[in-house]
Amino acid sequence: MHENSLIKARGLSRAFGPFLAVDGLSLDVGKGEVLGFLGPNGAGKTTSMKMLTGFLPATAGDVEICGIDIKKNPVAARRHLGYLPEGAPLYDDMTVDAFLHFIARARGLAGDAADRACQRAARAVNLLSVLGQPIDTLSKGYRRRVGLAQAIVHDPDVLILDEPTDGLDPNQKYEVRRLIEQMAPHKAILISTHVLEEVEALCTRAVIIDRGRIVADGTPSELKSRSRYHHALMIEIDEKDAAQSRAALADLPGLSDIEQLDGHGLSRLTLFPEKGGDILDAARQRLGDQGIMIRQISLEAGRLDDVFRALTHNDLEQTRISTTEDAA
Ligand SMILES: Nc1ncnc2c1ncn2[C@@H]1O[C@H](COP(=O)(O)OP(=O)(O)OP(=O)(O)O)[C@@H](O)[C@H]1O
Repeated sequence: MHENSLIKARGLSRAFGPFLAVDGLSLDVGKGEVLGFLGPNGAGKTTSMKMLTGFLPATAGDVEICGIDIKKNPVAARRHLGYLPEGAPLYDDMTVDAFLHFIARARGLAGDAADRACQRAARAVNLLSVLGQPIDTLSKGYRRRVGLAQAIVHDPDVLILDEPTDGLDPNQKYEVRRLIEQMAPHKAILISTHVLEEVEALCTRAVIIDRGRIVADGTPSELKSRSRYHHALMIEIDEKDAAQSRAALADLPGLSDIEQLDGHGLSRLTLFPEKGGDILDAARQRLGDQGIMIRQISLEAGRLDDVFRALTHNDLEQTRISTTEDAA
């Protein structure tokens, strides 16, 4: 994969004064890959993306876009690159069409080629109906789409999108995800997001970053298999049967723990097997013997949010740690 990587970063770091916001980040993204960049607020995602696109100089490390060093040859590298920055700065008093033409010109396109490129980009993100409208009269969702259109106007090989669906309504989110899916086979795409369902739906790989460092890198299924819910057995029964069910399952061979969640007259029991254990048939048999009606039964693939929480720190946690330290 490394020979074909269109985005290549090695040992990328960025300090702000004494604070190390990104600490030795290395990654490769190949053609056809959509890499999800995940991490809590302040983990270093935006800072990393700014360094990958050459908008922020790295304190240390190297970036190559399509094999071109972004530090040594920024103009040539950026020709292959489309970037949607966080809260995309746009020229508010321009119309959408004028803005896209302005970007096209900056990308070296002129005449018919520029017209065609602007039309294609505007069509791809459903902007054709507002082409003549000044950008400052557009809703947040439309402005985000203008940001996306400017990123793809020159049909780049590499797309780096900072929270592309942020601020969009569910329909617009769906449209943007579809657009990314359509472009994916021909490009290397890196997106940052806080929406974990988006990662499962869209990304071929995900990297979790915490405090400037990569703490996980794998396909969504690989990451989910690191969750404690991987291979857990979920059984849904009527709430009135919960106590009897738990008693029947309590000494099931191979069972290490049970969680219970009640609501709307139903109880959801999650049974955690001992490592590598298979308790599905035995659990079903025990409940059957007791005449308990099973509403639903399934094996879990694992939960991305659970892995995310286990691997990252959050502000609340930091507050708690410092309070404990203060008290000590
Ligand atoms: N110009 C700057 N000067 C000082 N500190 C900065 C600067 N830019 C970013 N930081 C700090 O670097 C850290 C990483 O910020 P960054 O914006 O990359 O995080 P992020 O993962 O994108 O967060 P979010 O999910 O909130 O967008 C934060 O602690 C932030 O305050």
